[in-house]
Amino acid sequence: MTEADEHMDFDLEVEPEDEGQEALETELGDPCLVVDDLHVVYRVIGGRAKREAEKKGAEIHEVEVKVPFHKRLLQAGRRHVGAVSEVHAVRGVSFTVRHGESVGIVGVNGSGKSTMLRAIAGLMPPKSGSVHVSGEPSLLGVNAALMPQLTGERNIMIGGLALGLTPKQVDEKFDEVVDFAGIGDFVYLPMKTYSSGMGARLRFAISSAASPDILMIDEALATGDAAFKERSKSRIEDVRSNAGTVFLVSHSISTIEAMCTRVLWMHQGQLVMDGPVHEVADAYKKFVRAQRPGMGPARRRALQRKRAAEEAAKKKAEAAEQAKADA
Ligand SMILES: Nc1ncnc2c1ncn2[C@@H]1O[C@H](COP(=O)(O)OP(=O)(O)OP(=O)(O)O)[C@@H](O)[C@H]1O
Repeated sequence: MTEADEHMDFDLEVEPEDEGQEALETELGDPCLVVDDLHVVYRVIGGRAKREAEKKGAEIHEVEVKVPFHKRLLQAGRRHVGAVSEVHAVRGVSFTVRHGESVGIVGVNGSGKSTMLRAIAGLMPPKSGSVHVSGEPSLLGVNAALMPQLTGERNIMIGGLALGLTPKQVDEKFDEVVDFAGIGDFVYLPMKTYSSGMGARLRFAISSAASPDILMIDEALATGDAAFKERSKSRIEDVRSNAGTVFLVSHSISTIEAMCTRVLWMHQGQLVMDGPVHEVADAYKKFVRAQRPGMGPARRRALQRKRAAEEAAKKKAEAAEQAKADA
């Protein structure tokens, strides 16, 4: 497997449960989100972080940090921690989204998809430009409020409160959240004992329970089985039919095609295409195929083996999870 393949970690296969599925067209309302010339920059310290970002194709600048005289005096004799660099993760992105839209975001690894969602959710300050939102965006992960050392039960309460529900409303939704996440009695154990799939499913269940105005889902649907995906799809349709908006980042293009009406394609922090789902998905598929021109039978088999091993590991983890839940 080449490094290029690792950076092109997305799936052009049609997942069986996505076959023939299309997102419902709903009547669109007024704009609920305006992203205007958004730039987001990370500061990284030290050579290793810089190399990691470079490997992902990020645009990086060395930064000259002026340390005030009193700090230099205080720091005298301390270990040098390395140069500061800036990773320009989102570069001048602008778009408008209306109530009721379901927007997919595609792009190769490191193209800035997650960073943009974090900026829309208010978790990353923009370097310049602006994000105007009407309503409360809920990034899957309940705005990162969940705490691994606490039980799922406590986290449902904390996450629900973070999303603006009252304690009574959280209590009323408790069973529904647990059922949706499919975690059974695990809800009474600390979240750090959960598999990553269980954690992601619980976060999705909590963040969508509050019927948010803007629901943002970053790769969570990849962690569930077909039944979970089906439940998620109908939850997404519920949010949209209440005039909410959904953002979905996924490496599975068939999931995007099944659940979204519009797609934003990001590359190296910029928006390269924004349009109806099939138009952008087709262009993106062509781009992906063109990036892998030399994929002969041996590399294709290696990729298939990798997928099969991942699938087997996922099934094994699910079976173990089920066995624990049944015990
Ligand atoms: N915490 C961070 N500190 C420094 N650089 C970061 C950080 N998070 C992301 N980056 C860099 O910002 C750029 C955009 O990353 P981001 O995770 O937003 O891309 P992505 O499209 O979501 O990638 P993926 O598909 O792999 O999740 C990348 O170059 C990445 O290395």
